[in-house]
Amino acid sequence: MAAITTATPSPLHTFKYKRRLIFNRIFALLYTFSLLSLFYHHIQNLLFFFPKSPPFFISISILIADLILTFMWFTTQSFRICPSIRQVFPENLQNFLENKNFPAIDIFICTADPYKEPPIGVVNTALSVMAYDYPTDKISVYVSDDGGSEITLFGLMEAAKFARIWLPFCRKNNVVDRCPHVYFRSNYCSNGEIEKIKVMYEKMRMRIDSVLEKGKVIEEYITNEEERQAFSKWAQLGFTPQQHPSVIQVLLEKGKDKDIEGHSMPNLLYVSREKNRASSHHFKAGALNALLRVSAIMTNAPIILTQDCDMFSNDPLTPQRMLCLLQQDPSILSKLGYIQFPQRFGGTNKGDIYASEFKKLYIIDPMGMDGLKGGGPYYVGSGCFFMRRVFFGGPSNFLQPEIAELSPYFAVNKSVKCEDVLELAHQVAACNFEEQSNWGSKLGFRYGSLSEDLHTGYLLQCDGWQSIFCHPQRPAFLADVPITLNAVLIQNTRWSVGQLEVGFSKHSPMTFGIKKIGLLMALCNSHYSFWPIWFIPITIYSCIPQLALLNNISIFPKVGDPWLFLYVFLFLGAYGQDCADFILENGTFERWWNDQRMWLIRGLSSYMFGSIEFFIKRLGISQKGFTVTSKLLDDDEQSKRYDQGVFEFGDSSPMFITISVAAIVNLLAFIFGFLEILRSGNWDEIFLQMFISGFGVLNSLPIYEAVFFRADKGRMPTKTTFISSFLAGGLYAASSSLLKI
Ligand SMILES: O=c1ccn([C@@H]2O[C@H](COP(=O)(O)OP(=O)(O)O[C@H]3O[C@H](CO)[C@@H](O)[C@H](O)[C@H]3O)[C@@H](O)[C@H]2O)c(=O)[nH]1
Ligand SMILES: [Mn+2]
Repeated sequence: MAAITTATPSPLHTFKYKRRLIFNRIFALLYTFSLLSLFYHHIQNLLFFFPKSPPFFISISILIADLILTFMWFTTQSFRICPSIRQVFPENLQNFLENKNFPAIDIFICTADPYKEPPIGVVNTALSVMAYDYPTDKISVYVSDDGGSEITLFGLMEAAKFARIWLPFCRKNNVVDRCPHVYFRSNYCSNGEIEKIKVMYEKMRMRIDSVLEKGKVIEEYITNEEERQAFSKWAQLGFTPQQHPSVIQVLLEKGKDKDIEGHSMPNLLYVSREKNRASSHHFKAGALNALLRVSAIMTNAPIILTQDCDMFSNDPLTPQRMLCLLQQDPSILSKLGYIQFPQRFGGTNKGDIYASEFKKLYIIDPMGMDGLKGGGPYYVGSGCFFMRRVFFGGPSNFLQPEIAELSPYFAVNKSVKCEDVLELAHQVAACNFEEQSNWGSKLGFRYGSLSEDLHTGYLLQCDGWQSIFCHPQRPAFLADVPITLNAVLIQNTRWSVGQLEVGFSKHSPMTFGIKKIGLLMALCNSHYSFWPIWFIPITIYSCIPQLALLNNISIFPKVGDPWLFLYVFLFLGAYGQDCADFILENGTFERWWNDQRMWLIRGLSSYMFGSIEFFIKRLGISQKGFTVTSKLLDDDEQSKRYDQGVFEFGDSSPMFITISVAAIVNLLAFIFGFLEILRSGNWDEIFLQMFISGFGVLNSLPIYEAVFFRADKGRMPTKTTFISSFLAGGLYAASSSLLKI
């Protein structure tokens, strides 16, 4: 590939640092001095026992909280030191690269459970990527079905048929929404042809949904012998999602299968790797590694796009945007491991009440990492174009896989339907293929963490690979979000376990990482590997100052004391900068407010429960796996409440208890403090505690509403309210007896 710099007259891409970089650095310096003063103040308090010093256990908990907040703040600075922005110009691509020279791409779509991830969603994702503005004979779509379900296979067979009409239609009309579900819900200009295609789509959807409802493929939907044979595998004795042989089905073959206009179709393959109860399957990472091998045997494209089944393509030009970024100086290209597009979400309500957008995680922080020299964003599991070579050792340290056919340098020249190709593909999808091998440790996606994305991206960087973040204005990929608080918290608990598994692994970014990828990149990765420990300061600050207040103990500097300014500056500084970062990235104040609220809520639930789960797992007591997030949106009442921005507490969850306890304690403290001020007129000593409790109360408004004022099904379960009140009372009793000692 030609070396092209960004200085050419019609560039393919540009890169620049954001202007706020200077402000960020000055502010970081100022904040560092303030933090040092804070710890000076802490030490004074602890060592010199001023007559008015708070009780020891309070001082020590606040010190611990502040130390952890400082650690997290410190890691955050690595994202803020070089924030950058890239632009790509696919309209200039033709000047540099002809269509016929575009590299082939293998697209991996993962699904794991037809009942949590409806097959019609998988079908839409597959169709949206098959319809990319890219030479069809260079695209191969592999769907990995960890649910081992004939329903998913049936869905894809239907997709293969519908694609013959859908692909030429999109091409001819230059359709932008190439996900049919999205297109038919949009304001398209209707005409006879479109209506006909819409009817076909609807009929397909109904067939797939009816198969899902019945739980199996019925005779009348099977149209030929090949299909019958494929489904006969499910009739084999003992075929279950957890125990079955590998199933690989070629649904479309490029060059052979044509659309209704006679153009070649892309390859479309269904792959369900072998499963048995005796071997561990490593969840999504295992599925991706099986696909890596199967695709190596069948097409071996140099570029791989990984996709979750609920993340459909929202921009047909995405692969061309990726190609723009591939036209780099050879010295950069030789180390370029992957190009990550952000995960973005279409289904959030106006205020994004559950902060599902994760603007920092998916957009702001990757932009910060993209600016770091020799670094680049982490991998987020979906919407990422990898160079196949990265899965086989570092840039200057090629690791040969066990058979030559798996090597990224092996040229495939046989048809995907060729018998020996299919036979070998089945072999490499078998459970025992990975036994005693480097798969998951040195080859492929890495095992050992439920957040295989963070883990793999980080370890690839440790191997010497760099990455690029591409954040076009039109989202490249879009997904729906979970619409109940419980689903959100369960998802975040799983992430927390996975993140700590990276943080406390032998390859921890704080030890191994610092040596391999440098301080700044290691800090970025540490931030997310130790993410769940936010729970410690959040829990301390949402209980201790309040319990002290309830016991008439003042723990912070009083109004008039210069130390108070320090606290005010630290609070406003951190919150203000977070808010500014959020709003400058096309956020609104309302969304930011909800984002910080969810951070507190997650701190008291997912992060706390995830951390506990991680330690239990470490002790070997439990072996909880990957709970797939439900993508069902068909509870109308829940959807309606979500659209109105109302919290959903309907299903009872132990995580609601901790959140409610904190809400109750804050409310009691605030009311008590208020009455105390009325009674004694003395407010300057408890000002900061009143402020913190008031802030807690403000953040807990949806919880009080769910406890006291709602009658709908999404209200707080009475049992949860009861237990939480009891625990809040217990906490108060414990604190007052402790403080009397
Ligand atoms: O045993 C499994 C479990 C999951 N999956 C797939 O993994 C993907 C992600 O699962 P999901 O339940 O949607 O989890 P999320 O929390 O929404 O996913 C985020 O977090 C995951 C790591 O925890 C990343 O893999 C994802 O890319 C990222 O979007 C889905 O396509 C699943 O089908 C498998 O293929 N096999
Ligand atoms: Mn998901």
